[in-house]
Amino acid sequence: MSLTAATTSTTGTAATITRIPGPPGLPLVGSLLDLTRRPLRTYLDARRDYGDVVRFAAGPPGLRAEFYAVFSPEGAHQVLGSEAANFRKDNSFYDELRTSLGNGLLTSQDGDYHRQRRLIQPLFTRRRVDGYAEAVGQECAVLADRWRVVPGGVVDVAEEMSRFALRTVSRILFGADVEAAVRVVHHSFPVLGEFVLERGFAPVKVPRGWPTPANRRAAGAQRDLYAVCDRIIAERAVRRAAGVADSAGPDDLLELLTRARGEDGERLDAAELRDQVLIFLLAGHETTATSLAFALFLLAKHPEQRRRAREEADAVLAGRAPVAADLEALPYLTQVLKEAMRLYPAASQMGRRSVAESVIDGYVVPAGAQVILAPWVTHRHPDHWEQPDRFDPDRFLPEREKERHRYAWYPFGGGPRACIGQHFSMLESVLALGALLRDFDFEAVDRGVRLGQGITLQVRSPMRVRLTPRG
Ligand code: HEM
Repeated sequence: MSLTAATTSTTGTAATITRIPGPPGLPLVGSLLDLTRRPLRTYLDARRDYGDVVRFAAGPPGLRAEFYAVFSPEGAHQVLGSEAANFRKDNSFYDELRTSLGNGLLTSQDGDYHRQRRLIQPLFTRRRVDGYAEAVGQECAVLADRWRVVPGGVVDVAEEMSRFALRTVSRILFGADVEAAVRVVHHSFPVLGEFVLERGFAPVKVPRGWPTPANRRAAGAQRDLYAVCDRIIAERAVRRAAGVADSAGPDDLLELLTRARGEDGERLDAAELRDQVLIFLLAGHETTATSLAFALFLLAKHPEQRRRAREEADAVLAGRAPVAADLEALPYLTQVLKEAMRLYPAASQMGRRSVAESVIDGYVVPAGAQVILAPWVTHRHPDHWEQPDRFDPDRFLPEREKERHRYAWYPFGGGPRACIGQHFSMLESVLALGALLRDFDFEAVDRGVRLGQGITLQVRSPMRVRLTPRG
């Protein structure tokens, strides 16, 4: 249903709508506050009220920035997949992200991007990723040892999973122990995330060099993160100079990047190396942590699904550390994780800018448009999901998955810029979920959580569960 009269015209054979409907917003700022303070609620309401393509205007009259949100699976397919070349990472969010986190694999484009992807891809082949399972198992054991002695047995799963995922990815990609940096990383990424989101929607941006409180906070967070990355790189250089072998192997990410040569035969300089480390610290830990935390929390709240998950974990992982081959033997846990990612996709929104005019779901989206995709909304789209708010891992039974549009569920994005860490993340999360369910009983202490939006989905209130060691 559309609340705004749409203007219809005919180009070629298909009828297209040139005036895209959307909320009027407030007289002075349009939809700016809704988009920055409660984007997910705003998108959900917009789809319900205006349909699958919605136009938002943000900012004061005369200075309004326009955004086009696309909610249908077919629209997501077009933007990320079939017409990916027309939708570039030139939008205001990626521009801001690039300024905050540098030109790494997530943010780069064109020649830089292709060189980086060729260089880094070998670390993410199936075989290579399967080799990371041992480190995942060891990190699970470290976590379980810590949990067994937690006073009162209550832990915050969002914090715990964040630490676990950060330790795991740093160990695998950088051969580094980041325990000392956990606090810095957890504080700094959310600060930068909010800053990027605010500026991404802002119709007029205060120059970053001006000493406003927001600029100063963001600059401080960036400095702290740079220091973490520089330390990781420096420690490796010291170990290399001393001839000490690394636990992550001789060709982990840091090693590949250090040896890499550009087209001109030059090495990556210190800043380029740091950009990649920073991007992988962000992309490789926050997202996996969120998915895993929600999977555990949902199971803690749903006894029947927990029982099924635990039976599977007990049958497959009894008395031993998980290995990569276990992934196939844990189909129910995989379903649980997919359902957690449906309800709480860590990349709950992503953006692009169109190069040329295109027609999406019958709407004409102009050239140069800022396009927003929101898995948060598509994953709850009532045309594609029955009772979308219900936690039901059986939605991901293979026969039911086959019937669904490929982009009805796309937590890892899609097309040529789909997530490089997808298989690693699934392996890590499913094995960790299995090992933790085998070792502990979980019961939710908090009933709900408050969510926020930064670069990724943020948990802004305690997410506690009570643990009881088993066996
Ligand atoms: C549940 C876990 C994860 C989720 C939900 C997730 C989500 C995503 C999404 C949606 C994109 C595409 C962004 C866009 O198109 O604008 C992406 C790209 C990317 N992800 Fe992930 N990710 C996860 C785990 C990981 C891990 C574990 C790593 C690395 C170890 C990683 C590294 C990256 C990188 C480097 C890119 C850019 C790839 C490219 O453009 O070639 N991600 N991720």
